[in-house]
Amino acid sequence: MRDFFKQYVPYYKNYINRFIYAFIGMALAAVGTSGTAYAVKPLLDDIFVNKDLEMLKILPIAIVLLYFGKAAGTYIQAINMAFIGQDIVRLVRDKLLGHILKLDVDFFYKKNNGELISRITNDINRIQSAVSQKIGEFIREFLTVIGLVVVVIYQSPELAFYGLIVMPLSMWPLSILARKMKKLSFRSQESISDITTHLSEIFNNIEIIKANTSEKFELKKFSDFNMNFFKINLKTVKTNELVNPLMETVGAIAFSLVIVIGGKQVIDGELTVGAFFSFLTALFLLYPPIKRLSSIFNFMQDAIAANERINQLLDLRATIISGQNNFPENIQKIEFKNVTLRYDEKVALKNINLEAKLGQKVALVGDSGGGKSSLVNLIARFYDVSSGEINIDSLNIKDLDIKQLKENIAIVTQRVYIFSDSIAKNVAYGKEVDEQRVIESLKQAHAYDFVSKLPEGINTDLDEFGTNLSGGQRQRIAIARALYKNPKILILDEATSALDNKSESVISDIIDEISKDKIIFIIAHRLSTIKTADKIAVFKEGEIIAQDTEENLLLNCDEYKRLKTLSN
Ligand SMILES: Nc1ncnc2c1ncn2[C@@H]1O[C@H](COP(=O)(O)OP(=O)(O)OP(=O)(O)O)[C@@H](O)[C@H]1O
Repeated sequence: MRDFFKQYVPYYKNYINRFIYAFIGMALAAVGTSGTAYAVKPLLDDIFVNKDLEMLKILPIAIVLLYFGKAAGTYIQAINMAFIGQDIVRLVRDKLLGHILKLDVDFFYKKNNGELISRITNDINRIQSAVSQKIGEFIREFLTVIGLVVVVIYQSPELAFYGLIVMPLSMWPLSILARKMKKLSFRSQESISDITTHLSEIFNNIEIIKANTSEKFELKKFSDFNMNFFKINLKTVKTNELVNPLMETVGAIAFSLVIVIGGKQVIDGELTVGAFFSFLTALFLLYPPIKRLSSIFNFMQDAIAANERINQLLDLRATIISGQNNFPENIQKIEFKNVTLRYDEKVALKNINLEAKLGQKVALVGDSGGGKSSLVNLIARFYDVSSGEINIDSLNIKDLDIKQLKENIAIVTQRVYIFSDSIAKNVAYGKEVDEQRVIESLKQAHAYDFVSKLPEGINTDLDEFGTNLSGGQRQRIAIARALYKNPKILILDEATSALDNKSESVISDIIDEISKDKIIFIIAHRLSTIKTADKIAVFKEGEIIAQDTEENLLLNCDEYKRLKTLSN
């Protein structure tokens, strides 16, 4: 628990004023509660026993004031602590996403979206009340306990000894329960993340589910996760609910001891009835705050478990680090030298040597799984080479500023990424919208014809999956986005696969046109797309087995001839 608060102390420093208000509120609430217990003594001794009329006037007013103080204090504490908690959670959420976004692409391939969403939403929500309400409540209850203990000791130190001695004894079973709660919390959080993961899988794959009528199958899988979550939650309730009976039993033992000893003292005239009842009231009032303290303790276990899961993410570091050198202004070539790439154990690229010069179009062809996408992913530093090097002019890409590198590369893949925003913002993605340039890029991508017919033209909103567009239209938007960026290096990874022959050939012409001041890599299965490539590299099982013009390959490379026959 100490580590938990240590982590959040730096945040607390920004809220000193709010803490002061909250603390005043807590103190007011604690004084209110203890004062009420103390008031039992004048009620019994002065009003009932001594028949003091003056006290009869003062005491009701004092009690109203005490209760008002308690109510106002609780309110002040609650709103100030809630502010602190909500604000810290907002900052942690920003920090977590900021951190996650910096991690390697590989991390996102391996992690499931649902799990990440669960961390950023569910897990962070779980720490919210711990860093706000719960510490507020903890301090308030703690102060209340101290106030009441003072009253108890003041009224009768001897009785207090018997009344309070039992308390530490109850701590041992409570700490066992707390440990169990922490384990259960961890399991519960993993279980909710399974649920989110599965839900995201269902909604992302809804078409395939519908096409296979596998709704029942998916529901069954979901129900299993859901049942598991239910069982864990039930165990949590069972553990948590043990706290009350345990505390009540301990309380009853303390109560009996007090009756035996206190009763004797009253009978012997050593203690007034008022003092005894005031003592007893304070002892009774002690019970709820102690109970709340222990349930806060259990609640904290949940928050700590969530925090550990968040920290696991915050501890991850990106392995792809930016270099210091500026991206060359007039780039002349990219060179792969003896490049090998391994994904864990799997060798995806072996000993690749390839050069692409400014103004060239280099096509990568070969069977599926040959390593074509892996090669272009290396240029964008989605991955780093396992051995060998990639140089842009004479600079190793690892030494280049990664932001500048990415600003100079545009990638269009078969999978099109559309953001829920207007067409213009999708095309100018991440940059200022220059309407003229957007229209120009859309025209080049052969997309302006259909966009201009939409009711709001380039300002038409697209949804996240671009469902209001056809597959080919989406792909054209993606091509327009790459052209808008006007990159030095353009990568087209099956970028025209969803287009009809006519559009594809128009776009191929445009690519030919813009290729003068760029280096272009084209991956295509339809070999008609790459007829005009300056160089075609033929991939087989992670190696480049030939690289030449189409004309020469058709003469000398059997593998290319085979691919060409397949593609016709
Ligand atoms: N992120 C990854 N993690 C692990 N293995 C991968 C990863 N990406 C690709 N691979 C593996 O590396 C090999 C090369 O894959 P790659 O996607 O580069 O081939 P490709 O030639 O582009 O195939 P396709 O034409 O089907 O797109 C394949 O065996 C693939 O399973």
